[in-house]
Amino acid sequence: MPDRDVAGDVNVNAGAVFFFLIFCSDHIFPPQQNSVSRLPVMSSKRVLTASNSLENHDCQPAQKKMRKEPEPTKPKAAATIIGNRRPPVATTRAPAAKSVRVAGAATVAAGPSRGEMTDNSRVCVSWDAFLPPSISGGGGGTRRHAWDLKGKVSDMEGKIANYQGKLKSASLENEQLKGSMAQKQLRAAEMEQELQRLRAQLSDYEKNQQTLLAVQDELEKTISDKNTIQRDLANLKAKFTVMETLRESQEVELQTLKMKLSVQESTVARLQTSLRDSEEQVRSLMETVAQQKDDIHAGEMERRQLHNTIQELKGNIRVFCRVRPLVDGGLSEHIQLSTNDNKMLALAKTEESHVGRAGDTQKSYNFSFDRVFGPKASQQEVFDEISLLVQSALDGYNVCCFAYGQTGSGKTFTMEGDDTEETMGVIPRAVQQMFKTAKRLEEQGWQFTFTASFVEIYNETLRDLLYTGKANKRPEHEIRKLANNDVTVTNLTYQKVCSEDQVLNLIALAKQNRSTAQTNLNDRSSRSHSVFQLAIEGGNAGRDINCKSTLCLVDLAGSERMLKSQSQGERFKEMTAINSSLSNLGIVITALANKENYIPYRNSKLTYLLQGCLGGNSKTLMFVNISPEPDSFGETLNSLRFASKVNDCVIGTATANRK
Ligand SMILES: Nc1ncnc2c1ncn2[C@@H]1O[C@H](COP(=O)(O)OP(=O)(O)OP(=O)(O)O)[C@@H](O)[C@H]1O
Repeated sequence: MPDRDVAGDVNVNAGAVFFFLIFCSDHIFPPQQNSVSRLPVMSSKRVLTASNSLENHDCQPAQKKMRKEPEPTKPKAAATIIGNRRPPVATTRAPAAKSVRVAGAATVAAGPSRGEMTDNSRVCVSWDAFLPPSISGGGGGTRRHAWDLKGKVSDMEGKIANYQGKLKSASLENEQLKGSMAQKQLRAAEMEQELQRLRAQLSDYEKNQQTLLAVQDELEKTISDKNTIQRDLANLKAKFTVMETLRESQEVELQTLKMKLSVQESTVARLQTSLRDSEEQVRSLMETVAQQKDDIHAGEMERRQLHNTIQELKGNIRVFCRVRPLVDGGLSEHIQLSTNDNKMLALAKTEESHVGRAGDTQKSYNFSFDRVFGPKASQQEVFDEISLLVQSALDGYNVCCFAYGQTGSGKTFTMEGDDTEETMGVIPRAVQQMFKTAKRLEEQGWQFTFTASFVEIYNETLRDLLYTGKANKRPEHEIRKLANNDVTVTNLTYQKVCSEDQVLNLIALAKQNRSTAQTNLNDRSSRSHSVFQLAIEGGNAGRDINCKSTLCLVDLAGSERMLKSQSQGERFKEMTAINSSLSNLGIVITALANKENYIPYRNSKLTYLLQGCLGGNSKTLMFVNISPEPDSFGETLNSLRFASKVNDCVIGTATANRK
């Protein structure tokens, strides 16, 4: 059955194409590859049309038939692998014949060429190439008659053979592609590995780069440090050079010093020998000095004894009279000084007679004192006479020196004097001598301490002249007698002094305090007693001797009589107080002279305060100051009478306060 055979051949050819396509889709473009498009599959509708019997018939007879057919026509290109564009229609296709396109003709997208096919390649295959010209309508073969089935079969077989050959070459090509793909895959895997390796290497490089950057930083820092160190090194080198120069100069100096030292050493050795000799001499001299010190001390003791004897012979109460000069420097006629000695003074007065001028009588009052100083006697002259008494104070005897006389007679001038070296009075001169003598006695091992106080007695009231506090807070003072018979004043300033200047400052302060208290209407300084006291404590540790005494220098208030001054009120009260204290002073001195059991020291503040400096254990000196003016005759006479009475007193023998 030729129809059936032809159909069977067609079916066989159609089935071969089908298998080829399946094969291509599975092998050339395997699904696992990530292709953008899959190979086209034959439409099921077309397959059913062309090969209904293909599935049920063996294709073997057709193949046998094909082998018998001579010279098959040259097949068209089974497939065209194109790029993105659709390939042009094969020129072999007959344009006149209307081709029957197989439904579902496949188009395979491929890369630019077969050799460079990648996953993204697309392959387009036209079905026309696989169909016989009778079916596809293409081909330029001879057109057979409808009844020439055999010829048609023969054409078909030729075509099949052609297709088989193409299939084989396609398979071959497929195998090559597979191999190529495998190589590519291998290559891709290798490249992936290479990429991984390069990435790892890159990572290593990056790490290395980081490390190198750190190293670079470190290196820069090191270089900076190095530069700093180099600079330091350069500085140090410069310093070293300076030091080296210094060292060299010092070495030279050292050598010089060594030479000097050796010279000095030999000098020292010589001096040491000399020193030993000197020490020997010093030792013998010290023995001599010690011997001489003993001699001096013995001499000093003897001097004191003789001095005291002289003082005793002179009397423990002595009275000096001092006549103030007139304003023009001369002397009034009524005061006559002895030209033979300087101990006599006469006060002359002419008394008018009742019977006429011729009957006038000259009355003279003669006085004798331990010493009379005329108007021209200097301050130094006066002090020379009492300096021995000041020495007695340092020897341990209480010494009291006071000035008595009417107002303006020169008491303050005698005791304090003026500010110049020439005119300064007894107090500053006594202080000067005291410190000078104390310094000299220090060489003999004596040490002295001096304590000064300055008090004013006004209207029987005590006032501290060294007070420096507020005027409205001045304390009150009381005289107290201590258990050791020392007299002290409560709340009084007792100022330790160690130099003449300190004492002079205190005297200046006392003057200031006195002047602030007086007014124009009330010349208070004339109506008050001022008492300067210097407590002296001496000790000779080497000979274990201590002594204690007080130098008391008093400027008494004016002694003018009450009648003359015709004082009233406050002035009367002042005069009463002054006269009371002065008369009590006379009474005390008289009682001492008469060696009475009771000495009324407490009758006045003055005698109570001077208690320690008056009496048996003291040496007393009274200045009686007189004014030369004729109208002061009466007061002068009064003062001289009082002084004479004191001068007549002989008060026991003074003993030094020594332990
Ligand atoms: N010997 C003297 N030589 C020179 N001037 C003297 C002498 N004596 C006293 N004068 C002067 O006489 C004046 C009165 O002396 P001073 O003040 O010493 O007297 P006074 O007795 O202390 O008086 P008052 O009792 O008022 O204190 C002073 O100006 C003083 O300088």
